[in-house]
Amino acid sequence: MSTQSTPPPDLDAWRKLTALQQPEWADPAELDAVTAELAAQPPLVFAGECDQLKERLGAVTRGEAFVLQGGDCAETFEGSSADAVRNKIKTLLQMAVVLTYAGRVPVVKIGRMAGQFAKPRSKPTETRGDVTLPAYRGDMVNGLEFTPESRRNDAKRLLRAYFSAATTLNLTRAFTKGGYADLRQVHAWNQDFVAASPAGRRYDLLAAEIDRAMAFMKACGIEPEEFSEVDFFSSHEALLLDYERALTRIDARTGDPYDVSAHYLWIGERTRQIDGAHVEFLRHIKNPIGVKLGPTTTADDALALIDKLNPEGEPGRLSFITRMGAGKIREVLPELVEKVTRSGAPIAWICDPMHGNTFEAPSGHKTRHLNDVVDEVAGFFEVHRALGTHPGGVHLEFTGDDVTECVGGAHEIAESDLHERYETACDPRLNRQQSLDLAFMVAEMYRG
Ligand SMILES: O=C[C@H](O)[C@H](O)COP(=O)(O)O
Ligand SMILES: C=C(OP(=O)(O)O)C(=O)O
Ligand SMILES: [Mn+2]
Repeated sequence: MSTQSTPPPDLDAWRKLTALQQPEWADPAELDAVTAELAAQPPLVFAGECDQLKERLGAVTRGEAFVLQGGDCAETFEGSSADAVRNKIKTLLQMAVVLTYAGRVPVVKIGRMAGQFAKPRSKPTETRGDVTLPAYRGDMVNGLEFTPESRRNDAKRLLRAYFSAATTLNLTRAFTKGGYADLRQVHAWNQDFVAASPAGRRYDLLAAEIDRAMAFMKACGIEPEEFSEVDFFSSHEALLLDYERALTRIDARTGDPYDVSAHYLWIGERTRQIDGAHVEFLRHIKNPIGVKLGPTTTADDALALIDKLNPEGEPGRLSFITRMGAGKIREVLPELVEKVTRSGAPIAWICDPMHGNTFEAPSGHKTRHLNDVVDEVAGFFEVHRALGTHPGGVHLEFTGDDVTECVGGAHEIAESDLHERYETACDPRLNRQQSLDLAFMVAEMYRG
């Protein structure tokens, strides 16, 4: 009998292909030293956890669960404080409770957190007055401050990103496993918020119902473990391939490569070229992955991505995160979903209602209107309902803080209010009130 072994995947084949959106490092030799150091660091996540997430996403492809994925557009080192991380987790947990209880669906919770430090940009430079400097590409590359020193693309930042991701992950593990995420705390998460906001008050009523349901179950002798902690997964855009490659390890159990920088990685709209380096690299890792699909995506593009990224049709391996814009989703999405569904490929369809709806306010702030965000999600549900397919989740840019970056919502943030607390390092995020409002609306759409 002949023993045929498949050759190991070439994890460096991407180096021969075009990789868009990679920074030009000020000191390329430093990049080699830094990636060697990264390659010797412990994993941030474990292969078994990635498999667990893949299983949950498999349930999403079968219509049995819903993804809530979100966090900052661009995490910053400075913004990774315990308070900021806790506020984000708290907001995500509250949104998940709303979706689970009001939407009656198990929610897969994925943070855009603990590694979301690299940004693709529309332009390589930024000009203010008569000064032009390299564009900010995320804290993993350079600093937001508009000075030549800060905008220098510094490879040492890759190491700092790794350690910052480690501390954020440590906090998320503590918050989600150490009692804070216990469902019996549903009220406590809301205490600082309830008086200040309509969404907070609405949430409090729902929390009271949950309390009653749990008291009833307890009286019946049912107190499942699932009430006391939650599974929370990390994700970011796999943009800087030198970083992702350095954090890829061979899993001792299976001999397969996993990118241990996060549980879930996605390829951005700007780097999803079928013959490009990003698709080539991500096709070899075993993590669950996603691809952002913008309004110019054809059904053939989507099918080609499936062929490359999930040729064996493994459920949960591949999600498509569509970001069409509220004005286009009803026109563009149906053909994609229809043809992909006809191919038989298991796909988790996730709606990013943020990136197709950005505009510039007269003050120069990049913003989004909550109504457009809601409208794109509504269009996403309409399309899937009409085709009999499963609207599998949402992908959001939000923060747990009370910022003024997106307009609209119960507090009617106006374009003229944007300057008050505009703190994002890149794209405008929903604040806590807007996020919770949106969660209630999504829950209604899900049940509707
Ligand atoms: O987050 C997504 C992109 O990185 C971001 O929208 C790019 O923004 P820009 O168009 O200002 O470069
Ligand atoms: C860069 C992003 O989005 P997209 O690739 O969809 O433009 C992002 O998610 O921040
Ligand atoms: Mn963004």
